[in-house]
Amino acid sequence: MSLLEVRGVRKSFDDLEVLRGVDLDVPSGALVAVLGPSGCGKTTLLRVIAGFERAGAGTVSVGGRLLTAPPGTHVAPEKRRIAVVPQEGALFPHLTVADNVAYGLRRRDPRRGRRVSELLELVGLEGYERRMPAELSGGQQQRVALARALAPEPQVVLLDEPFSALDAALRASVRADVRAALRATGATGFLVTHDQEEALSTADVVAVMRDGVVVQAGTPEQVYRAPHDLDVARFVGEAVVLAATVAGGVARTPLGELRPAPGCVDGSGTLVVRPEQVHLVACDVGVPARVVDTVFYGHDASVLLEVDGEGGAPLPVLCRLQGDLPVTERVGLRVDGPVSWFPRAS
Ligand SMILES: Nc1ncnc2c1ncn2[C@@H]1O[C@H](COP(=O)(O)OP(=O)(O)OP(=O)(O)O)[C@@H](O)[C@H]1O
Repeated sequence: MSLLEVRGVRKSFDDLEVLRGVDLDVPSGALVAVLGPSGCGKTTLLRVIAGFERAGAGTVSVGGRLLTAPPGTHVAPEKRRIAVVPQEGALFPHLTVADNVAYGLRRRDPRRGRRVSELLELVGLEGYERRMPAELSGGQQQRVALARALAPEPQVVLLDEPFSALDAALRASVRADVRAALRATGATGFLVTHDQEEALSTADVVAVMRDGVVVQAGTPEQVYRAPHDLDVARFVGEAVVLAATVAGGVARTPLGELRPAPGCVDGSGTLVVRPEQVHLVACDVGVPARVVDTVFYGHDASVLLEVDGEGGAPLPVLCRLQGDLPVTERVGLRVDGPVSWFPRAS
């Protein structure tokens, strides 16, 4: 069942309509990543849910409790049972870690000390009670910010690009710990990001926003493998995009015969192939291709190929490779599995 429900939310700043009817359902205990390009309205949506901004229309409710329903209903942010973790922790610099975490707890609560220790343990910082924020790394500060957010047992935790200031290796580990901490407490998470890899790897639900609306919400697999439209396909991962005509469920393309998912509509339109669907095979059995560049990442590698496209124009194709990098310039390629298909609207 949905815990967080957003229905038809609109928000304008003067003449600029930033949210144009946002609908979103987040199941209880799930983590949703709201993914979209800069300026599409992600942070504004977060601020409306937090109660920092008043919506012009629509509703926000949590656990069936109506929080926003203009013109009459606007529950104050501190009464929403919603916590916010901002981009950079925004810890109180003059308070110890323990006092930062305890900030949202009642002063006279006899369990205060124990609760702070529990929360610090949850975010992997047991024993850090007496440290000052300035003595912590960026990743540790974000963990403390999360512990502080979780302290008053919110129903929903809103995270606004909380990992953006961290370096890549740290980001992955803090991300995993944040996800584990949210799961352990049962809080429902709402993560704003413009990083598709972060959204796909961290969230239970990915909501792709564009121009003030959610264009698709689904599991990471659904959004990646069955994107709602070409822009979503391009936004959530690398793609080879081909103009094509499908007849009898098959398209003849410069990458060979490609098949969209069964039941697709024949006609002309656009096909999307993901790099991991492209496999290198012997020259004489695959589509002839030329290796243009290779990039080694350790666990795998990217190979940029070129095949002859329409009218002989070079068509770049990216593929992932485990094992040895090709040393030859000429290879063959084969595309496996159903490709995404967007017929042109007639
Ligand atoms: N308080 C405000 N007053 C006027 N315009 C605003 C205000 N807040 C946001 N905007 C505008 O609303 C639009 C959406 O901003 P928002 O911060 O929600 O986007 P975003 O998707 O979070 O972008 P980013 O990824 O860059 O943070 C932008 O054009 C921004 O300039």
